[in-house]
Amino acid sequence: MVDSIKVAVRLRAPSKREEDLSPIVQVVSGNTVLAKSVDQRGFSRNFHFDHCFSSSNDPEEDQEKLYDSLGREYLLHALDGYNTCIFAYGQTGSGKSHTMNGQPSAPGLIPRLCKDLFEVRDLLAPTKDGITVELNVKCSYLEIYNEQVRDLLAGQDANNSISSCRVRERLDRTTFVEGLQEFTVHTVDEILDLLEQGNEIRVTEATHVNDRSSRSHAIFTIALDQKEISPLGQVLERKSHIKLIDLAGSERASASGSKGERFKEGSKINKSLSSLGRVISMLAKKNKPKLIPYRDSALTWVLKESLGGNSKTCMIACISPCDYEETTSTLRYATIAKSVKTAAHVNSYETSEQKEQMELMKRQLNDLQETLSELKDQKAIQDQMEKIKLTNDFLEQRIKREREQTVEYYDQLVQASTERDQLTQVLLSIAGSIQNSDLSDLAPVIERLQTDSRILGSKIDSDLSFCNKISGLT
Ligand SMILES: Nc1ncnc2c1ncn2[C@@H]1O[C@H](COP(=O)(O)OP(=O)(O)OP(=O)(O)O)[C@@H](O)[C@H]1O
Repeated sequence: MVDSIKVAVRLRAPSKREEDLSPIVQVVSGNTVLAKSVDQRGFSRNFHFDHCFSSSNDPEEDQEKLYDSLGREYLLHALDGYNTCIFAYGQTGSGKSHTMNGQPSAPGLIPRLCKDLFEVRDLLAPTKDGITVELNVKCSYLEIYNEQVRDLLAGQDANNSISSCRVRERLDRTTFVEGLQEFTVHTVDEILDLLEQGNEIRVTEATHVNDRSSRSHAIFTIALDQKEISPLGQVLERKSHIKLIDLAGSERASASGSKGERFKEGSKINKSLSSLGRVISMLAKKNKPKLIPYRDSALTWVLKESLGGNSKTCMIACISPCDYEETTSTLRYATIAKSVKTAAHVNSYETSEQKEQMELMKRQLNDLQETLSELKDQKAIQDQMEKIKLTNDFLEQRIKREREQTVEYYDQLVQASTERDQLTQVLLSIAGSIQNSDLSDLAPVIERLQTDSRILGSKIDSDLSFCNKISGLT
């Protein structure tokens, strides 16, 4: 998804030092800032952004408004699986640390986001479809001081020095900080303790402009690892991170009164911010050059992905009300940043666990199909057996019936045979009497009767022997 860097401007109220100065900039609507010219010609210019925030008398309410309008949106993007980045940019003393960290009485965007994150985590009960969501949170905290990347959570050695790390490039051209420690956190208190621990170590000094000026760029990263587990055990994994960055402020040595070590720090800060400006200008071009000078500073090298790659990024340009040069420079810079495009995408992965689950399910499906076809075969055999049994029953009934009929027929035949024998005797005696008398006219009739009786007799005999054979009564 092609995204533009979202740009918000935050104007702080005049400080005590600025009480006698007249403001040259004002927020005229939710997305417009008016910068008044300070020269004789009196030209004013409107700058338009995604959000513009002014300051009220209630810092806590202002902080909440800023978080609700911006911070939560980027937390939700991260929970959706997008890498996100919010960085506060602006001149020294313009309110970057106030915006990102704030104070206990008016917490800034980072502590609010951490609190919100754990509140959301606690709400991740299984959904109605039985999907369980596991959210693991890790965090790391680094600063870039004098072009050195230092782990703010690694602790200090005996000489109070902080371990430094190298920025490396992966094969896919993204960069990472080698050796940076990541801590798994389970509660909002744990993550806020680590934030506090890092803030205490981070280099800050008093300057003419700011009593507690950050002398380093600080990057607090929250890594989210979410697993959605379906009731069947399928796992969908989403990995994302939220980079929350409080940049050191650009400064004019004359205004900040920097000398010695402070001057050296200031020039390193300005150098890395110039390099950030150059990268942003190049990325904002319609025909952006193939070679973007990310390697020019540790800051741009660490932020390579957040500025021009896979990230939804937001810049909060902090401005002071009375410094025309610095404020208009920040507004111009912010205007250029609006044109920078990034290519954020959801970082979801088919985990190997899920692949294994899929394989297992495929195997189970095959087994089930085989069992089903076996059952089908058994059913066919059963059906066949049933048919055979029915046929058998039918045949048995028929045989029984035929046997009964045969016995009945046999009895009739036996009786007929007896009657035949008796009749034959009668006929023979009649025939004898007739031969002795002269009833020769009856001779053919008698002969025919004798023949019929023989034919009938032999039929009865053959039927009897057939009956005996089939009924087994012999
Ligand atoms: N919006 C604001 N409302 C109230 N106070 C603010 C606001 N912005 C900044 N301040 C106050 O102004 C002072 C300077 O702010 P902050 O330290 O945040 O500036 P900074 O941009 O981080 O400066 P540096 O770059 O020097 O670190 C602090 O005392 C801070 O509390």
